[in-house]
Amino acid sequence: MRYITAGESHGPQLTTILEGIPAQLSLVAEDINEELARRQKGHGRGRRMQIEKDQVQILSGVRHGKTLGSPVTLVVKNDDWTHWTKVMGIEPLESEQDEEDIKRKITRPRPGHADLVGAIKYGHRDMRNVLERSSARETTVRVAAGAVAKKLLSELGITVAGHVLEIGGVKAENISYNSLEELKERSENSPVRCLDEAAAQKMMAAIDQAKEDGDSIGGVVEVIVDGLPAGIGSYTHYDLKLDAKIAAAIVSINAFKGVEFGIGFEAARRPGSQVHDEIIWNEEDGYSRKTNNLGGFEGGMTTGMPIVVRGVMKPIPTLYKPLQSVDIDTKEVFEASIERSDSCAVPAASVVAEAVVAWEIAQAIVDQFGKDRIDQIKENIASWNERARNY
Ligand SMILES: Cc1cc2nc3c(=O)[nH]c(=O)nc-3n(C[C@H](O)[C@H](O)[C@H](O)COP(=O)(O)O)c2cc1C
Ligand SMILES: C=C(O[C@@H]1CC(C(=O)O)=C[C@@H](OP(=O)(O)O)[C@H]1O)C(=O)O
Repeated sequence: MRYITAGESHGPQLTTILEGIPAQLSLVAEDINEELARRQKGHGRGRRMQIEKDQVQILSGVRHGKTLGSPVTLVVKNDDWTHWTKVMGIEPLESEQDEEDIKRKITRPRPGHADLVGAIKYGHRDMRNVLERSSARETTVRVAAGAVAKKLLSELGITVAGHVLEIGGVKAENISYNSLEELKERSENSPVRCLDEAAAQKMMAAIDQAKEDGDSIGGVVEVIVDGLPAGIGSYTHYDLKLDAKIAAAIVSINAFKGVEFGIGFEAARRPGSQVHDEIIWNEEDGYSRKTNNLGGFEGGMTTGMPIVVRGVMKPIPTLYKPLQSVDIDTKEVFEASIERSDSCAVPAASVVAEAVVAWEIAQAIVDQFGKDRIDQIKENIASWNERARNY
């Protein structure tokens, strides 16, 4: 399975083409729209999210609600496009009047965004040519792709769920849950996707304060995947290690700067006896572990325990509060470039994190258990699990 995305933030639409989705998977637009709506929510989002009502169009690869095995094309229109038809026009500008009509060039890079380095790299004098594609608007179609992966995984009894652990230094303390279904419901009902209601209130206050101060804040999200067979991925080559692929996918999300599995960086401070997960076996369940400190991975392969992966998101770069930068035309120092912006997008990013993790796992499963049909994958996993249980 692979996918490509295309589209600018204020262009007409975002597109993704998914190749290698097995045939016979039930798929309707609503499966994807639910995930798109989840990504749009969350305290701290800016005005753009009031303009957009993300809805997918499935344009190929599905017939009468089932995948065909052929490439699946998904499109999400940008409702904001109607305000940008001139600025984002495809045709060359014809006259100076046209140039007058479109907005001023962007020559003042925002520290922390892709503006300056992207302009130097691609030779753009108008940094709109960078920000249009570096914008996290692109995560819309990554969530659409992830929704298809999640649908595939749910057919195989695999659940993916995410939530927010920390925003602006406020940490969730009480995050115990009995099942992933409960986790999903509780995070869905929280305006910041946090299981600890008291912490959620403090997180919202921190977001409001950051907004009032013209500042922004980041945080930490967690994704859990349950129902996995042991042995997905491989230790035999660096680019077959599934934990490495998931780490890359998390850090590929705009503004994500770090990743950890299980107890993560805490492992540096504990002796091995308090890190490695002791192995147990019984007739009914086969092999299992007493703990899950390593977050579901050994040797780049799933252990059969839930995958627990966290990612850290830095604060949003666009600030109303002045930060020093340099105008690339005049080389004059200036302070602050004011654009409409989110003040915190950590809750939305947790939905993106679920999507990218779901994609990597679905891809690894298809690689290992069969690429053609969903029923074949199911059969192969059932016999694999049986063999692993008695191994
Ligand atoms: C869901 C989401 C929403 C975001 N919204 C904004 C925003 O409104 N303004 C902004 O400057 N950056 C926003 N970002 C972050 C930038 O896209 C990101 O910092 C930029 O692409 C530079 O990439 P890097 O931070 O990974 O180096 C958002 C990120 C995510 C995941
Ligand atoms: C559009 C989305 O996020 C955008 C991500 C983003 C950025 O710089 O990453 C900047 C903002 O765009 P705009 O300047 O149009 O307000 C966000 O709204 C979205 O998440 O769908």
